[in-house]
Amino acid sequence: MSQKISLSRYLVEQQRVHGHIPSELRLLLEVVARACKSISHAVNKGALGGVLGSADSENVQGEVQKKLDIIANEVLIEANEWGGHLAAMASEEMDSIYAVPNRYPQGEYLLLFDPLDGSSNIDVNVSIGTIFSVLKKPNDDPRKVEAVSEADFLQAGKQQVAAGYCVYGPQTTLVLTVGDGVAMFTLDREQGSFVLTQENVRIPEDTKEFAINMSNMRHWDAPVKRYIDECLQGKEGPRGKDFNMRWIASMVADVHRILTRGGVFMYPWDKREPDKPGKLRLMYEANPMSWLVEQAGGASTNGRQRILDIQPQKLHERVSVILGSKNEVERVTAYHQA
Ligand SMILES: O=P(O)(O)OC[C@H]1O[C@](O)(COP(=O)(O)O)[C@@H](O)[C@@H]1O
Ligand SMILES: [Mg+2]
Ligand SMILES: [Mg+2]
Repeated sequence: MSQKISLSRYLVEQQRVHGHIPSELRLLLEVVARACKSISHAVNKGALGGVLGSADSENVQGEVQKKLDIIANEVLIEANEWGGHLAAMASEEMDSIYAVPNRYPQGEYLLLFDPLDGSSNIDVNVSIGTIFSVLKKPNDDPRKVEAVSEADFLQAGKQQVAAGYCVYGPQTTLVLTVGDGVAMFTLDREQGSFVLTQENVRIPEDTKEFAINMSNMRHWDAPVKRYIDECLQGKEGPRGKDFNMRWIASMVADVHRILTRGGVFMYPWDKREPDKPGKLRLMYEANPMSWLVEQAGGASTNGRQRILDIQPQKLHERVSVILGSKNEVERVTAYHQA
């Protein structure tokens, strides 16, 4: 790429040249990107900035919060509450929705986020990230300021109008879709801006790499056991090829690898908590990642159906996730139907 294209310019082109997004959504995404930049600075300071360690509190899902979970959540809320185009926000770290203060006309978008993904990696200096998803507030009538409710958020992932993540690793990279493929932007710290570094991201349809937390093997269901067992048999088994394994324990980093070189990522239902459909969150993790993966030519299911078709019943709903290279995801999904 000879000429540097900033995220702002890319978004302006998506709005004016391609007509893919309205100006309100463009501005909203710029605010989210600014918030990610400031989270990236906090992550980089680490122990020097006093951001490591636990916060002595629990979130709505009963998970112990890290200081950075809370800081990242506050940064996103503060940046967006006066952004002008949001009606409300929902976060993995908040019990219920956060309606932005009433104004006229009311904002038409809903923003959902996992402010800090991969919390167990914060203190050990391994890649972490922020995942976000944007929905339109249903039945919006700009002349009417009406209360936003949790029910407004309960839309299937296929209704998303933008989705992305920012991974804080050796580089800080923001990955975005507005329904026109996937683009990656790397933070240029000297310029202070995100610069387009890859467009039309494509996930290879086949792969020899899987990502799953193997320590849970004894708790898995038969189709997942069968798939992994066949991978582990390598060249001598039914797949006729050797597989490699990676598990970073930050979904953002695992998905980033898959968008970069292919692979299949799984966090399936398991017997430890049989009443929970899975560990990952549908609205803050699975939906945005599934849309990105599909936009890059991959696939994403819960083993039985396309994740983007799931009608959520509650804000903090969990889901089983199988995503990445198309042919592998279709194989695992077929094993669930066999
Ligand atoms: O520690 P485990 O069970 O392998 O789980 C790892 C998974 O949990 C998560 O960290 C959950 O995200 P949070 O850190 O936002 O709670 C995923 O990013 C990751 O894929
Ligand atoms: Mg997460
Ligand atoms: Mg989180």
